[in-house]
Amino acid sequence: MKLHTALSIAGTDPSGGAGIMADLKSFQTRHVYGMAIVTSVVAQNTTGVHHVEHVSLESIERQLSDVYSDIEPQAVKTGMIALPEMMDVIYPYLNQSIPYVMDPVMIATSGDRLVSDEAVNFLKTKLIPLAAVVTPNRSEAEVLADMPISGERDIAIAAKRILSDMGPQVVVIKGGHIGTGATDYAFTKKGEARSWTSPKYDTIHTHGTGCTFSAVITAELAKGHDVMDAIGIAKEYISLAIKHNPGLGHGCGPVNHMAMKL
Ligand SMILES: Nc1ncnc2c1ncn2[C@@H]1O[C@H](COP(=O)(O)OP(=O)(O)O)[C@@H](O)[C@H]1O
Ligand SMILES: Cc1ncc(COP(=O)(O)OP(=O)(O)O)c(N)n1
Repeated sequence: MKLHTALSIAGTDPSGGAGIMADLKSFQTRHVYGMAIVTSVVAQNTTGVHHVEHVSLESIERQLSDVYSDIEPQAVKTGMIALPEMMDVIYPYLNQSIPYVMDPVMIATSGDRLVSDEAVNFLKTKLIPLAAVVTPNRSEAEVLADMPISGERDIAIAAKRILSDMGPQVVVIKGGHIGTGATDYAFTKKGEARSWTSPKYDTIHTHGTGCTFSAVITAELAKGHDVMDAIGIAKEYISLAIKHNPGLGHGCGPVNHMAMKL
């Protein structure tokens, strides 16, 4: 049986809700063969981030080389890349022939900062320009576009700034923290705009929603889906995953990666 392949380059979450663990679960439940390169080992759970240890640059390079020399991914996503030196190592492996989904992870829902200021500059100037899709949430879009965002008008202005200043093919501004609904907005370099709305669930169990959403987009791109179709599938997946969350942990719990049938 032939399987499509996808790679996540990100940090860990031993409690299984976010980071690489969420990415691999999302790839698996979309029937895509998942691979993973660890950038930082993060001690975190549903109550927050408690310790971070970065993997050495040599180890990141060796992991990348072992994957790319053996099983080439059909799509790749990056999540937490804490330091610009790590980005330097990863950058040569990203190229526009393999669809690249950049989740510009900066701060966890718990409020804990996950990447340095210098890394944010690197991702703006080097990584985002290579991306097929970049998926900021509200606060990430505010940092990237350098403006406050409070409604649909701001979202469109911020997205256009990100497209013109940083040059990704598509930007999706996720609406989990904007307004009273759960609407995500995509804008393309070619000038198309589209949005997806789901019910907004009244729950604190949204740990790892951003990782999961971008991982599903990556899985669908690995299968050869068009970007807009991939975003639509990711939206349905995350909506069901939140709705059927398992209520685990003592804080903001994880979503249910098995909620959507293939
Ligand atoms: N309470 C909610 N109900 C339904 N969908 C949600 C809810 N919170 C977030 N989402 C969806 O989850 C995805 C991740 O969004 P968001 O929470 O904004 O990102 P992040 O996890 O990066 O902060 C988006 O598709 C968003 O619309
Ligand atoms: C290792 C790691 N990467 C990313 C995040 C942030 O995940 P996200 O999907 O944005 O969900 P929240 O944690 O913000 O709920 C993370 N926590 N850990």
